Amino acid sequence: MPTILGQNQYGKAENRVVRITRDGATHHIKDLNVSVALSGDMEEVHYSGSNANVLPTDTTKNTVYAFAKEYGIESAEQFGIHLARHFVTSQEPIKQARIRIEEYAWERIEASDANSKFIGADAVKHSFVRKGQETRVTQITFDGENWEVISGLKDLVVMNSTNSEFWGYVKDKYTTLKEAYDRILATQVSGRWRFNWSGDEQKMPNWEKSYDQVKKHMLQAFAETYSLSLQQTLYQMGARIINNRSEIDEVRFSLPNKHHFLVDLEPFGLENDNEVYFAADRPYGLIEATILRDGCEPRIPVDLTNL
Ligand SMILES: O=c1[nH]c(=O)c2[nH]c(=O)[nH]c2[nH]1
Repeated sequence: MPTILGQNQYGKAENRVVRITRDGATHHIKDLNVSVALSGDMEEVHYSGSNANVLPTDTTKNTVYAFAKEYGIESAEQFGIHLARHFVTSQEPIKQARIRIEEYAWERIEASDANSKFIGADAVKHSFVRKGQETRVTQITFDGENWEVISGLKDLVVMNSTNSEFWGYVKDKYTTLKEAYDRILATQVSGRWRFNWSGDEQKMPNWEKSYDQVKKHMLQAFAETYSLSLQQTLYQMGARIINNRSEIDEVRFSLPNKHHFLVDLEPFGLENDNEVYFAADRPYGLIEATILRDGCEPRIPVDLTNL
């Protein structure tokens, strides 16, 4: 045969599942976008079209919805673990499952004071506004033996309006950038962190608490680092997570430097004492790095857009 099949995977992508849990009149929402990718003994379907080993992608979609009912959605990670385990252990030809999940957060709408005793009090129990901040993501991979859980977030925009400098860099004949001793530092955080969980049910991290704590440490490090470069801030954000969260061995960040340029107001006879900026959207510096617990191997892909 002049050709052979290389890496292949299949499944239903972007299953949008919303699960309401009713605690009396008080409702809880989990809103996920779940993508299933299966791989294994799939040579024949590609070579000859025999579907004997193929669990339909339609079935993988149905499984997502059925599991939302049967198991509920405690956390995106827990849900992904159920699904990955199911596909690999229930179908002999399927050797690996990769479940990717995006989670959209909702928060309760507060009741008005006037109405809180009547309709308003009810609204608090079942009315929500979608949170506009970041999107939470996770990826679970299981091959029948080994688990890999990588969680993270994207599109979390943060800014320090001072305590950022950038100077002392290399200058060649093309360098025009002026050294900055008090600049804005802003970025849209895309981050991933890899858990060292090995599949032991007894040692399962508390996924929800872990996420909240990682985000807290990351933001605190961003705010509290007196920055001489975005690279330095990035490293501090990762190191803060590794040093405070024993369940995590590796962190990777992709941080666009959202440049804010001081506007020249001299033509108008005005001084600009670090007050008026032009927020440029492109091009942007793109600073990316992995921070590892000493002795651990890097496994998060370098390009986070592929995760
Ligand atoms: O924090 C920064 N890191 C850089 O590498 C860089 N390069 C640049 O032009 N501005 C900045 N800022």
